[in-house]
Amino acid sequence: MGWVSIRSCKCLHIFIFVFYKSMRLKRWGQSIPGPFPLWPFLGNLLLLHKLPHRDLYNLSKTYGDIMELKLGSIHTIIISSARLAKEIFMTHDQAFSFRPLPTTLHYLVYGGLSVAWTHKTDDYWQRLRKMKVLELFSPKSLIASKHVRDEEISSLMHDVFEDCKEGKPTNMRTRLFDTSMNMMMRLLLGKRYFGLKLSDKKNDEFKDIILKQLAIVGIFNIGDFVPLLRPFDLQGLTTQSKQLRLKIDQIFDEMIQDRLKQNGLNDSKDFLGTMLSLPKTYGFGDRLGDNIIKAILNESIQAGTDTTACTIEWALAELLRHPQFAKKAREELDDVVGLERVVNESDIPRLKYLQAIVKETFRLHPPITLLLPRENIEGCEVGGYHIPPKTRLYVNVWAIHRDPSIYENPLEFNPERFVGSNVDLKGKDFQLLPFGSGRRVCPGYPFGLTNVQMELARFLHSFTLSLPKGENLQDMDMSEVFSIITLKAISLHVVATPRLPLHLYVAPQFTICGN
Ligand code: HEM
Repeated sequence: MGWVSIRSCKCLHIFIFVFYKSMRLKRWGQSIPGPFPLWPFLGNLLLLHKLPHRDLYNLSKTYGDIMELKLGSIHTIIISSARLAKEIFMTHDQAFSFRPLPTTLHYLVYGGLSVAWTHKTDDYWQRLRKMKVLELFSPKSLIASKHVRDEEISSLMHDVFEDCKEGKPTNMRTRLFDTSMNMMMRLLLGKRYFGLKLSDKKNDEFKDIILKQLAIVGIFNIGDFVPLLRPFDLQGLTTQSKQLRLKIDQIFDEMIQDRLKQNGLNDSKDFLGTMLSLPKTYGFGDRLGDNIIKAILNESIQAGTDTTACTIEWALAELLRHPQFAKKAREELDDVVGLERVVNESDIPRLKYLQAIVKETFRLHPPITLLLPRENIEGCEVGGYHIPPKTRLYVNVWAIHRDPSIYENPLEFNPERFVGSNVDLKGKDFQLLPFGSGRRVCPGYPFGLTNVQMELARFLHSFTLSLPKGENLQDMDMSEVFSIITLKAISLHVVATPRLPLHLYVAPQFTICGN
């Protein structure tokens, strides 16, 4: 009896193997290496756990730098080498320009009306992206918004100084997050909302909604991969995002109406004012639709805040563990800036060591480990394999950044590797892609990078940093949590000691209301 069951079991396996092979061959031409999609409906989904970028990195060691996975019903390829990333972004960028929209985001970005989540790189996407780039991130716009960055970073330094005066460690996560949020809010809506001394009901409600949506946007929704399960909303994500959308709608509608009632829209210096007053310039007729405005506002909040804050938190954590690099960065700062003034954005080009630290942080801790998902509109050939249309693509930059054939001792934090190197972060050096590459490369790159460099420079120049009493560097937790942004699992707390004259820590006079 036992033998019969073993024999029938073997037959079943052979049958499944032949069936599967023939399916793959039929679908893929020459089949792409990848693990066997064992489970009906789920395929390879169970191979991915809490940190999918690490699971995929480990799988790539067995299956190679291009591998096929069946994630639920979705045929997916994972790219894990700079060589194939280059092929994708240089040769097949147009083919892979489609952006699949997760269900949660469907509600939060109005069915994909924003730059990041518009499916196609069509005329609509181009005009929207152009408006965003020119009005927020062009060199001219960056100069115009410099005072916002300067004031917010000075406010951050002041708050850390106050923590130090009160003898308490600073919770870096909260401080950095509030700073990023306030910068973004001022650019978009001309107002500060986070970390304010005085509480205000409307502000608090807005903040609460933003925090709630940031908490759910990156959660992997099983219904997106297994359509059979979608109606059950097992994780409650669809329900939550629908509820949040209603609240967001209400708040943004009120903001838009208030702004329309005001005279002199053209004088509004924020992005909401621009979107309401300049639609013709970007080919949107007399009035940009409210849903488009709301989608753009919400996307910018999602994309432009945690990304920056989490990178600075990782950088500070690494520098605490490697004080020799922090020391070198301070020596450079003292040399270039001196001790009688604070760092200015114009100092950055001369702060080469600081730039190397930032690159090394982006290498080891890219905030968006798998980039944003893409799909190919048309069939193409990658790495010698035929890829049929509608194949999902993830580029595992976390894995590429750890490739030992490119980086010596890739798991070590060592900024020296970038000293004197020409590799930059613009998406043309395929071994370092924290902002992505190709036509869907991050448009917020100049703003995000400047903020990371400036906040880090100001921290290192203004303070020496140590861990709170009772904590030691050996035990410092460097684990991650995966979401749309991969954050440090345990937020960093530090004790900061000032190293500049005291008048350089005074609170700034904000040039807007809400402080
Ligand atoms: C440290 C800061 C940042 C990092 C590391 C980062 C990273 C990324 C990455 C990896 C992508 C996907 C690129 C691809 O698919 O190839 C992306 C796209 C995008 N990012 Fe950023 N980002 C940052 C800051 C910002 C800021 C400040 C904004 C603006 C408010 C922004 C807005 C966007 C948008 C709109 C897209 C979608 C572009 C498109 O699909 O056309 N990002 N970002």
